[in-house]
Parts: sequence; C-alpha cells; structure tokens
Amino acid sequence: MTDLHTSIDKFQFDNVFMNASGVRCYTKDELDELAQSDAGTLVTKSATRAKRLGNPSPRYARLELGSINSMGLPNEGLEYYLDYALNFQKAHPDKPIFLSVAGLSMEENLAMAHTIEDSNFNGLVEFNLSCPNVPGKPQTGYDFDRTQEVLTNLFSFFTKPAGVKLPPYFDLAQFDQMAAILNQFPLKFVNSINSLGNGLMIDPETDTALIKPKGGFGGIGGAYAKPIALANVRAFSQRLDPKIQLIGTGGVTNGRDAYDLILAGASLVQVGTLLQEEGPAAFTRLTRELRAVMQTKGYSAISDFKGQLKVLS
Ligand SMILES: O=C1NC(=O)NC(C(=O)O)N1
Repeated sequence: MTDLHTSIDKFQFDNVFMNASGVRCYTKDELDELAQSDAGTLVTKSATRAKRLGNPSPRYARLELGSINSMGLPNEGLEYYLDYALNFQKAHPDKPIFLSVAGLSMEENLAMAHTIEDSNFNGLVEFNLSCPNVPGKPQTGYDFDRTQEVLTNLFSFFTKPAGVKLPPYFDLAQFDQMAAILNQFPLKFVNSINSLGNGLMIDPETDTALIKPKGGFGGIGGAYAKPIALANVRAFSQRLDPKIQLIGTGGVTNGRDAYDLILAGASLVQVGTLLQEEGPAAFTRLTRELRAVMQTKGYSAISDFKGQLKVLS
C-alpha cells in the first residue's frame, strides 16, 4: 500500500496534501471542513492584525486554465485564527497546522510575530511575503534588502517553527540571491509559489477586465502556474540548506501534478484554485490519483521519489 506520510522538521503529516492559504480557510467553518477532509493538514487565511474587508468584488474569477484573484487580504484578524489554532491543537494534538500571517508593514509583521511567540501555538507559522493584491503594497519577496531586514528582525526574537511564502521568481540569479538570504535564517520551510502576481484577463462579451480591483490586475493560479511552481521548488531545493524543506504550491489539478512537485523537491503540496473550484473532496481524488502514480512507478513512500527529478545528461 502506498504511504503518503511526510514531515517537515519534527512535524509529521499522514498526507502530503493541504490547502493553499486564502482558499476555503477564511472562517472556522471552512477550516473545520478542511480538517475533516482527506488533507493532511491546513493553513489559515493570511492574517493581518485587524480584520480586513479586502478589495471590492468581483475580485475572483475562474479562467479556462486556472483563476485570477485580487482579494486584497480580507481576513478576520490574527486573534481569530490564533484562537482557532489554539482550540484546534487541543482537540487534535497529533495534527499540526499552519498559521499564515501577512503584515502590511514591518511593524505589523513583527507585532503579530510577538503575539504568536508569546502564545501557546505549537504548529508552524507561514510568513506570507508575497501577496500581490494590496493596492500600493509591493510584494516583499521581490525586494531582497527588505526580505533580509524582515527576517533579521523576525528571527532576533521568534523561536517557533516558521517558514516563508514566496512569490515566483523567473531568473536564476534571483534564485541564487534569494537562497543566499534564506540560508541565513532558521527557517523550517519555504513555500513556493504564491500566485503569479498582477495578471490580467478580459471578458470577451464586454471587452472589460474580469475583476474590479486595480483595473483588473490580480494573481494568476491554476494550471498556468504549474511550470513556474515546478521551477521555483526545484531551484530552491537545489540551493537551500537541506534543513529548509520545500512546500510546493501552484498548478495542482491531479495526482500527477502533485507527484511532479514532489519530484522537484516538495515535502508538502498545497492546492489553491482546484480546491476553490472542486471543494475539499478534491483531496480525496488527489490522494487516490497520487497513489496510482506511485504504484505505477513502483514507489510505496514519498521519500522514495522526493527530489528525484532526473535531467538529461
Ligand atoms: O498572498 C495572496 N495571494 C493571492 O493570490 N491572493 C491573496 C489576497 O489577495 O488576499 N493573497
């Protein structure tokens, strides 16, 4: 029987699949649905200190090969998700979960990190450095000096297990530069990628941008993202200290897509657009399909093929 068990640092998960932050994880009810699904764990919607309404609708649209979104970090505020996480870990001590935070400033990120550090949260924290959709706010992950500064300040006091959610990079020199920064810090994981920032799609009937915020600019997810996600996971798995594990996010529509992210080096696989469109039952299908691919290949465990992408010699 194929085993989908995986781990990050000391944390064990009985299944490689989980949601991508922002998808079906805004409310306690949505989070409970994820917890009851076949997913191995879950991550909360990226939190800001205070509750946010986010951008005006329409702010999400399904596309032929994925999705476009400019949600603008709508969320219930950090306390809401921290409260959920503390209750969850009491009820499910054997199921570690992820808490995602996305401060709109250095001060906000550090303030939220202090709140979490001072709490009894015993899961993993995902610092989102890559939201592309807050008007006027650049993606921290594209500013190397700022990233260095945020992580330096953060790890001057933060001791809980943490990682970062990165935007996609498209230049090998950027992989080198970013990996050199990330390797300086006690990160447990790097999650690549967030949506392909600031795409644009058009309604053919009305010649109008599909979504309202930012003149129609928004993050692109789904099948469009797969080759970029594979490259980013692979590039960082080749450059990061082995202590820093990869989470692969982007373009997962079936078991083979998940298998490919694991081949590229991912220890966990996050699902966004597909989960948004198919619901938590997607995890049951993905699990079945990944097991089938593994069986075909003669693998019985994730470790049999993780990071084993071959190249032409
Ligand atoms: O980090 C994010 N990535 C996205 O694609 N969208 C959300 C958002 O807009 O809140 N945030």
